[in-house]
Amino acid sequence: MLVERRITGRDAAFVTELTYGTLRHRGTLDAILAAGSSRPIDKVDLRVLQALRLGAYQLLFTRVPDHAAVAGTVEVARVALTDGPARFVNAVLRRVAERDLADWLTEVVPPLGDDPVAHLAIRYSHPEWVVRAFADALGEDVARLAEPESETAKALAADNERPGVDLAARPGRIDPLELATEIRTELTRWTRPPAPEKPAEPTSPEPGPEPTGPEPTGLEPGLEPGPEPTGPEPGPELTGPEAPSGEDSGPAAAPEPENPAAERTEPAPPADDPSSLLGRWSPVAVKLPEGAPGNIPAVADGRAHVQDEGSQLCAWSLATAPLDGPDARWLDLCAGPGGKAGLLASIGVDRGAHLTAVEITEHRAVLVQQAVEGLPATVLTADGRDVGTHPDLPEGGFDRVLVDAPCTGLGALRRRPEARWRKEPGDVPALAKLQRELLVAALRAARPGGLVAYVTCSPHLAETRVLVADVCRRTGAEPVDVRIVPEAAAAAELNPTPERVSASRAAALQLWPHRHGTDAMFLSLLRKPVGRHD
Ligand SMILES: C[S@@+](CC[C@H](N)C(=O)[O-])C[C@H]1O[C@@H](n2cnc3c(N)ncnc32)[C@H](O)[C@@H]1O
Repeated sequence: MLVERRITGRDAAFVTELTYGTLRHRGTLDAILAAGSSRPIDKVDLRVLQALRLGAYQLLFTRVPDHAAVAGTVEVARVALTDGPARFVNAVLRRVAERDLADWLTEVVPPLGDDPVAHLAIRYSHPEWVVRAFADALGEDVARLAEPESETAKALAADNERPGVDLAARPGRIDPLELATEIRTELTRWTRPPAPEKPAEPTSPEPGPEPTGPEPTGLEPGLEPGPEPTGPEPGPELTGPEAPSGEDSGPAAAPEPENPAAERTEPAPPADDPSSLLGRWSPVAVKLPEGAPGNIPAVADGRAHVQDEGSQLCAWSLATAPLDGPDARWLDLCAGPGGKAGLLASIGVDRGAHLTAVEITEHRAVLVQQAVEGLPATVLTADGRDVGTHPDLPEGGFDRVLVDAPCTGLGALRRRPEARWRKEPGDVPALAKLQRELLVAALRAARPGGLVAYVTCSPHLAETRVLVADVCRRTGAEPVDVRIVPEAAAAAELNPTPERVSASRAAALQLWPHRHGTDAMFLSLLRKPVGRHD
């Protein structure tokens, strides 16, 4: 819409900040608006409610002056709606403006000890079922949640932080340090002397936003093709906004400033220190501290692509886990839009491996094709469950198989602020069924002794550990401790006991934004038993 409406520069930064911030904090805002409104807010017209949320967000989460936040929002309501709703918006926002956020939280958030789940849900703006799912995955019961400083609270808070942008330096095309040097050079080129005054302000008439978080850049960094469709005909409500050309393309909703230099007011980090940009977990990860990925030459010409470091680590782990016997036939059973396929195929070049990438949705298969351009890979538009019946998906035909299954995407909520309000607990059983079928198909596709990586961008136990344990029990697949991959072992090290040491839990890796700075990816490695059939 920014492109469509030709909103650029600081206005784009303001709109982006407002939109993403309001979506992230919607749960908290609604609780406050409910307390400040004379009418139940679920009876309020949705467009009026949206105006109220935008106004309340400015009042409580940014340093936009109160009078500007109220006047600007009332004006929007008057133009987009009519005088009546505008008067209502005015009355409610004036009430909201009477107190600051801390004050409102004291009123609307139930005491932690009384109802910890409701407390965390309102305080950190997540649906209660997501709070419970995180707590379950982190091994925290209600009693622990009722204590201050629970890990669940940290995980929820991390979802409200603006995520960074990670790039993957494609092996064989660019060395990570070379990419980091290129980024440093670009940042230096973009830098101009610091402006004397305050950070980004919109050119619109109302005084500028001064968000409490990091300075808005006009970019919502790190958007990846996150939460995934559920099935063969993924509906738009489940796919969510997509990056236009897969993970390679960088931020989807991110308006690229026409001139990035115009957005910068701070000096770039020292140009002689590229190694500080190297990732922590993935050997090919490089951080992009600011700016649009598309402006980095290596991204523009396909030597690197945008991909969360956790996502990179999962693909890396499958590609590098020790494997006896033949190792030239690799399979990605759920490849769209192609981030992991691009990385796997790049790693495969030097290893003499060929990747078959399967994607059920045609337009996503096109994205996969773009992601593996020039690499040893074949893209099939097919159902991954057709292993054994599809001529190019023979049973036992692959040495390494990735199932990056469609999931709730609860592990990528920081990148998709609206997703937490679209997902429902009712989505889980259908997804788990599909995930189970895909994992079983992956095991059929693997040759005896071959490796299968089961990956989700969700920490929900029903989509992760419970599901994998169930499939192992039914098929005889053997869990392989992910710590056989040194980089995965380093990440697992950060997970506290008992998660790290207990036999049943040690095999898999659960990443977390608050622990690892990555999306909450889950990785399990399985070995197809020799001499057994599914
Ligand atoms: C989590 S995404 C994969 C992300 C991808 N691996 C990456 O790194 O870019 C899951 C993908 O599986 C696809 N999918 C869903 N059901 C499928 C099926 N039965 N067979 C193959 N692909 C399927 C979805 O369309 C979606 O693109």
